[in-house]
Amino acid sequence: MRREDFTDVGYRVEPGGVAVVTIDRPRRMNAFRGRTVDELISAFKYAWADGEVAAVVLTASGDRAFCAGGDVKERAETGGYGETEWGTFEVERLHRIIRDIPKPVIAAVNGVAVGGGHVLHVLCDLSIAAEHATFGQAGPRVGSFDAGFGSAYLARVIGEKRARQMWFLLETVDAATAERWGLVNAVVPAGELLDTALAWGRTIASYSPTAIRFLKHSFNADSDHMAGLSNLAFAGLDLYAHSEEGMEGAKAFAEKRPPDFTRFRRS
Ligand SMILES: CC(C)(COP(=O)(O)OP(=O)(O)OC[C@H]1O[C@@H](n2cnc3c(N)ncnc32)[C@H](O)[C@@H]1OP(=O)(O)O)[C@@H](O)C(=O)NCCC(=O)NCCSC(=O)c1cc(O)c2ccccc2c1O
Repeated sequence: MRREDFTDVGYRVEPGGVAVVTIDRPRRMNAFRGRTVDELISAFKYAWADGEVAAVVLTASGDRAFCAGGDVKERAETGGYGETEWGTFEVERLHRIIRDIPKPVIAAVNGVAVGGGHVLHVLCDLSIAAEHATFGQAGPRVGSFDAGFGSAYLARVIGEKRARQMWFLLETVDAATAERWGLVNAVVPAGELLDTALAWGRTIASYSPTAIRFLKHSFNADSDHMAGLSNLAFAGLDLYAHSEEGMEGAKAFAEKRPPDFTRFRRS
């Protein structure tokens, strides 16, 4: 998709070789629909192809949310995430391009990062949080799960116990705790977030791009088997999300009521 046609995502290149990709759906807490994912993938392709770009900052509009994951209202209304360029919802491809682009990606987390939005920052090479940012998973409440990078790589980053705590209790983690857990690299005042991310990007841009490229691939190599796990997980999610149990979670969110999963318990 051409960037002139973007509606959900902003893309610009700042002086010093840093591309800034901005999720721009603040009225939905920057939740993504299919089109948003298509545009994010295209934005990362622009950054990949541009020889002037040495690092990418991923952030979002406003100060409330980085990304609230999949657009649950869209899903509750239509059963899916809306129209896409190829008719497919390409979140897995987005995960892959954040990992595969041979330039470091820095998440500038400007608010809530939850569900699939939390997974996006986890996949970034570096994360900087605003002091008010919060972090969490939501899938088991709204009829979803990310049992690929969203669970396995999260456990790699913060450890098994904490990853299980995030997915099983769905508690919100504040920025100070996130830093203590190693979930983010730094916490800064909200007014300094973007400048800090740009400064980190420019620092990276001052180093050898070939060395940085090899290092990123090297860091990825040991966890790349999780891509296979991710294929399995998203195939399962596709079946589950459309099921009665999966849809109960999405409908409950849209109707502003607690979900009732009791009838789906099994031995
Ligand atoms: C994000 C919140 C914690 C914020 O809570 P807060 O109290 O600050 O604000 P509100 O709840 O009043 O929200 C303001 C406004 O935004 C709307 N909104 C919030 N999140 C979403 C969302 N995800 N989708 C659509 N709209 C959203 C909210 O309804 C309000 O609108 P009003 O009109 O009422 O003003 C809290 O809002 C929250 O917990 N949100 C839901 C988080 C969530 O469940 N996310 C989805 C998880 S599942 C997922 O991300 C996912 C990812 C994938 O990659 C998938 C891939 C393939 C299939 C499925 C996938 C999938 O489901």
